[in-house]
Amino acid sequence: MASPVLEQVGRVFSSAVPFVSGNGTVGESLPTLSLRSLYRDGFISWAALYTFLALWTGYCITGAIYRLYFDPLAPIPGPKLAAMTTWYEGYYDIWLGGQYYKKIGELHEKYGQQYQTAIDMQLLTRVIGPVVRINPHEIHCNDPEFIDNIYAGSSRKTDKYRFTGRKTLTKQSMVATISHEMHRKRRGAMANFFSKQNVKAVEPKIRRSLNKLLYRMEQASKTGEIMPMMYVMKAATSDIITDYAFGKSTNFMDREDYNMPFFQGIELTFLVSPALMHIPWLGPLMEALPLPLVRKIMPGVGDMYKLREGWMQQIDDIKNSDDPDAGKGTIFDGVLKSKLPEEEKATARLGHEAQLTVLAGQDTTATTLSSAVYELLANPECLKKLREELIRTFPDPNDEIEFSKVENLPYLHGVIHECLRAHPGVITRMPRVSPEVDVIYNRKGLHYRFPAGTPMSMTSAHIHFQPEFFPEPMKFSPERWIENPRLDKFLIAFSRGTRNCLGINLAYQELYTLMAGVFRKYDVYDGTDTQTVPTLELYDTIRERDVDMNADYIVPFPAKGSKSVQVRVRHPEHRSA
Ligand code: HEM
Repeated sequence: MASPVLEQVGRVFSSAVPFVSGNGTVGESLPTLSLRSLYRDGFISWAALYTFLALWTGYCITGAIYRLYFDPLAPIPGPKLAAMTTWYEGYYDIWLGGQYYKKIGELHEKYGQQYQTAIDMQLLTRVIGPVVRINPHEIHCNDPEFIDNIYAGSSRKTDKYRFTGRKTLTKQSMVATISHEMHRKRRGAMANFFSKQNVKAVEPKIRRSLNKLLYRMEQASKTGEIMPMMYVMKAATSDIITDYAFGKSTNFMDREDYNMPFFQGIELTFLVSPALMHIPWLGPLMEALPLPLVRKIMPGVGDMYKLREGWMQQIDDIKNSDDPDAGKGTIFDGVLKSKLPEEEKATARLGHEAQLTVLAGQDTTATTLSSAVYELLANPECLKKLREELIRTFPDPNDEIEFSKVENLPYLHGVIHECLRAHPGVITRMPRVSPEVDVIYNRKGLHYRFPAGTPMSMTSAHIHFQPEFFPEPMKFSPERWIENPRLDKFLIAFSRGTRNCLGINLAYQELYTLMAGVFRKYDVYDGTDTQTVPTLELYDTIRERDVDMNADYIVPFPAKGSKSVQVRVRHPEHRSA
């Protein structure tokens, strides 16, 4: 006798399926494949089912024992559950929502060794463990002196890790490319477009966005609008990157609401990133959904796909054009003229590169910019020093901000680097794999060998907050970058090595120009209503809720209920008498 459950399942599968014949008449039911039929026909039996379950359980137990005691990573400290299954991580990232990066920090503390300091041989000090096994396959390191060993230059091959490579919905783009060789080819075809020399051409576009930003700020001083700086900055950076990459700006700064619903939709795609990693079929499923359905259930994501369709159309137009200069000045020019094989130039794949470029360039830069607004208004003594430097450089407030005049300003350099440190635009861990050569960790009295093929990662959220390298890490201190120019060695906001941020030159140019433009003009509001220059005041902004990273969805998410860094703008000429 089949069990009632099995029968029930079988009934669902085998319910009569009428078929329509060629002449439109309904014919007899076709026999269907069902559990009931399999059971009835003797293909499966309880004995077979039990055997399968026993084999599966045995497989899992053997796997867990292997991972715990025989795997080359077995000697690396870390929780046993994390060594056994990736669902340990899944619990923190999916169930608790982007919290594994915090747990990783705790694990480094928990698995720190005890050692005696040289200063006081009696004093036992607990140190942070530099290396922890955070899932069955991956180790996480938080020793800033080891950055270049994980994020190697061109002398060593660097693969990505298949598991985290699934995180973005751009699986054919360079950032999700697993193999070193393929990544070199894909990145090589676009690298020239983002070179320091070529990015200079973006200056007028950045200035145009700066002017729109200043205009919107002035309008806000008249209307009393409270400006949500994160979204304002997202609109500005989106306008710049789309103008530069495709020759056609999104012009979000012209929209009254900065197109916030679009950005909130993009946030949704970041929110699913942990699930994309743990559930391999989810990404392909989301990609396969028809656009109208996506727009219905996730309007912002649908809008992004719509934009992607527009860029894909642009690629097809360039491909079909007789004009050899079609596409000149866009991101696609280099790729289409490169020696990449034809399948690499497929429109759908380039659509992924286009989407990556926008997503990588927009939220990241905006995070740093809006956190800079917060830090400077919350630390008026720092803003004072910055403004003195900017006023010296541009004595006339109407002077145009030129990148060449601001890129070497020491205090501005300090402010920007301090914001990249304390508020990095990417806080997810960034695994790298050395596919052919073992990596040796031989520091702090520890000796570990990570066999070739081991994913090894670091996280800016940990590296940038180590008091040994960044004393008083929670303190906003642009001075630390001026006092110690070598501190850059320990900054991984843009990652490092062959897979570092491709847009770094563009990002710096945006950060320097927009920061200089806004703070040459605006001082912090001192509450007296007697200031003779335009001012900014933080409005309902709490550092812990609105500025500090609270969850890792590739980019940092603030706490629930955050409305982003908000500011009130005042101009003396618009002050009511
Ligand atoms: C402050 C701003 C930015 C920060 C903090 C930042 C950070 C990063 C980081 C950490 C990575 C490495 C990700 C990984 O390991 O998987 C990365 C990759 C990348 N970024 Fe940025 N980024 C910024 C701005 C930009 C801009 C403006 C662009 C321009 C389009 C851009 C384009 C890219 C691209 C294309 C990659 C992939 C590189 C590769 O896989 O070879 N980024 N970025």
